Amino acid sequence: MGKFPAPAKRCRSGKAGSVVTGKAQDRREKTGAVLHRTVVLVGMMGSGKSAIGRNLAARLGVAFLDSDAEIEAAANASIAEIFARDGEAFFRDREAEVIARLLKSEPCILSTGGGAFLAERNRRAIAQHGVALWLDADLDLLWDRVRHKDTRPLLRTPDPRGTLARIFEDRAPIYAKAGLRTKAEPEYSIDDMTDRVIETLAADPRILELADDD
Ligand SMILES: Nc1ncnc2c1ncn2[C@@H]1O[C@H](COP(=O)(O)OP(=O)(O)O)[C@@H](O)[C@H]1O
Ligand SMILES: O=C(O)C1=C[C@@H](OP(=O)(O)O)[C@@H](O)[C@H](O)C1
Ligand SMILES: [Mg+2]
Repeated sequence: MGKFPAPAKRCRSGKAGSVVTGKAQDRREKTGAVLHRTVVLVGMMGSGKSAIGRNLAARLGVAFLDSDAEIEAAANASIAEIFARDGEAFFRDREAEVIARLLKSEPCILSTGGGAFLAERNRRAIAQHGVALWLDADLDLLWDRVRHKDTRPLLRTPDPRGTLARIFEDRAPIYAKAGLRTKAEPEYSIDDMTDRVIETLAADPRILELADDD
């Protein structure tokens, strides 16, 4: 299947008369897309926030930021080390600081850690400066993606699948507060899922405009 941005049939109407200048104009010329709001990817561990976020940013020609990566770089330690050494509450405070800071950038793709959207302070900041998009994957798919990695401290329990299931159940109603949602399917490649996300974003030209193919 063809890759966004580019296809003429996917262009949005409603952008007539919108003025695009400077960097945004350069970006439209290079990628055929103009992102107007920072897109904050939220969802469970393994839903693909980091992998899809990186690919999405490259496709749209905007910066990719990942709050976990920023925290790790600032602390010069892995997420697991930070949890073990300083505790989860410390991590959550750093996470809120980093998200508030990154939201001040020009429109970009910001992938968060799976717990970030639970905090009211983060949801408020995200709504103010960007738009939240929930990568909605079901439990079997999540488990399939996280089971081989031991980088997620919350899953270091005697029954990690059961833990993931409980976390999923608790959090799903909160992720559902995100303004946008894209459903993940096991048969999607990273590019396929990125296409779905771009479709979701381009449904609102105030978020993403795709250029006409002429
Ligand atoms: N279609 C897909 N969408 C998202 N991730 C995928 C897909 N197919 C395979 N993966 C892999 O699943 C994992 C998802 O993990 P990650 O991106 O770290 O998620 P998160 O940041 O939400 O925890 C990555 O290793 C990614 O390469
Ligand atoms: O769900 C969570 O609470 C967490 C998810 C992780 O990020 P990913 O969702 O990118 O794996 C990371 O922030 C930390 O291990 C806590
Ligand atoms: Mg991640």
